[in-house]
Amino acid sequence: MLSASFSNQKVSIVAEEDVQTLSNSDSVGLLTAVVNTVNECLAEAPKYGLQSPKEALGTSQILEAISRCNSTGGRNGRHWVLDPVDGTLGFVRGDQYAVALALIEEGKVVIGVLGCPNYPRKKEWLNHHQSYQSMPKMSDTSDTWEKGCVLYAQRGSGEAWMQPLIHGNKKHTWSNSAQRVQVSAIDDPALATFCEPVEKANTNHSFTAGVAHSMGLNKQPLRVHSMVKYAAIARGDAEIFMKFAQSGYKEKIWDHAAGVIIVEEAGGVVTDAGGHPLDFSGVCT
Ligand SMILES: Nc1ncnc2c1ncn2[C@@H]1O[C@H](COP(=O)(O)O)[C@@H](OP(=O)(O)O)[C@H]1O
Ligand SMILES: [Mg+2]
Repeated sequence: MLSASFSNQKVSIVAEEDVQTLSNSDSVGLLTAVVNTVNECLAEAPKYGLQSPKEALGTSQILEAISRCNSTGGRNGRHWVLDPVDGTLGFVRGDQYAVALALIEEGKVVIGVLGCPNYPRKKEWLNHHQSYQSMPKMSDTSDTWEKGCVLYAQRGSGEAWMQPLIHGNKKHTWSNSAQRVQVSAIDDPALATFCEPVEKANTNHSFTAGVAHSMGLNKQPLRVHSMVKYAAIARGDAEIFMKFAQSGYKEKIWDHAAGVIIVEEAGGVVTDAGGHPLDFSGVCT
C-alpha cells in the first residue's frame, strides 16, 4: 500500500519482522493464518478510503511483500520504519501493544503513526495487568470497552492528533472524530506519574525507583507494555516515561521513532540518558 500510494516507487522499509520463521516448513499453519489475516485486513481497506487488491493475495505475494521490508535505513534518503507488533508480550497476554509506523528523512523522524488497539477508555485501566482478575477482560467486545486509538503527528506542525478506533461496521471519516492531544500540564513532581516497561529484563526498575525518589515522584509507576507509553505521555495520561536498558542492549529505532515524534509534537521532550536527542540515522543490522 505504501508503494502504491507513492506511485509504485521502490519504498525503503526498515522493519522488525522478517520472513525467515514464516518460511520454515513447520510453520505452514502460522503462514496460513498470516495469509488469511492479511487478506481480511485488505478487504476492509475501502472503509478507510483505500483500494483493496482486486483478488486476495497469495502466499508468495505476501511473503514477497514482507521480505521487501529489509532496508537497513541510514543517514541518507527516506526510510519507513515499521514495528508491526510492538510489545509482543503485551499482545500475547491480551494487554497493551502498539502498531508503529514512522517516516525518517535524512536521519530525522518526520511522520509518526501509532496504533494502540487496546488503549482503554479509562487511563487507570492501562495498569490493569497488575490486578488482572479484577478488571474487565480485554476480550470483552470493543463496544463495551470503546478501546483503541491511533495517534499521529508530522514534524514541525506543533500538533499531535488522536483518532478513536472504528468499531463494528462503521465507516471511517477523517473530519469528525480526530482530537488534538497535548502533554500533561502537571509540573509538580508529587502529582506526576511516570511510566516504564512492565518487563524487568527491558529496564532497570530499581534504578528508575531511585531516580523517581530523588525527583520527588510519589506515585506508583505505571507499567505498560510497548510504545503505548509514548501514547500515554502524548495524551497527558502520564507525565514521564523512563527506560534504562541493561548495558550492552542496543535500542532499536522501530521501538521509538513513531512515539518520539508524537510526544514532541504534543509538546513533550524526549532524550537519551545524557540529555541528547535520540539518533535515528544509524544503520540497522
Ligand atoms: N533486553 C532488552 N532491553 C531493552 N529493550 C528490549 C530488550 N529486549 C527487547 N527489547 C525491546 O523492548 C520492546 C518492548 O518494549 P517494552 O518493554 O517497553 O514493552 C521490544 O519490542 P517488541 O515487543 O516489538 O520486540 C524489544 O524490541
Ligand atoms: Mg518493538
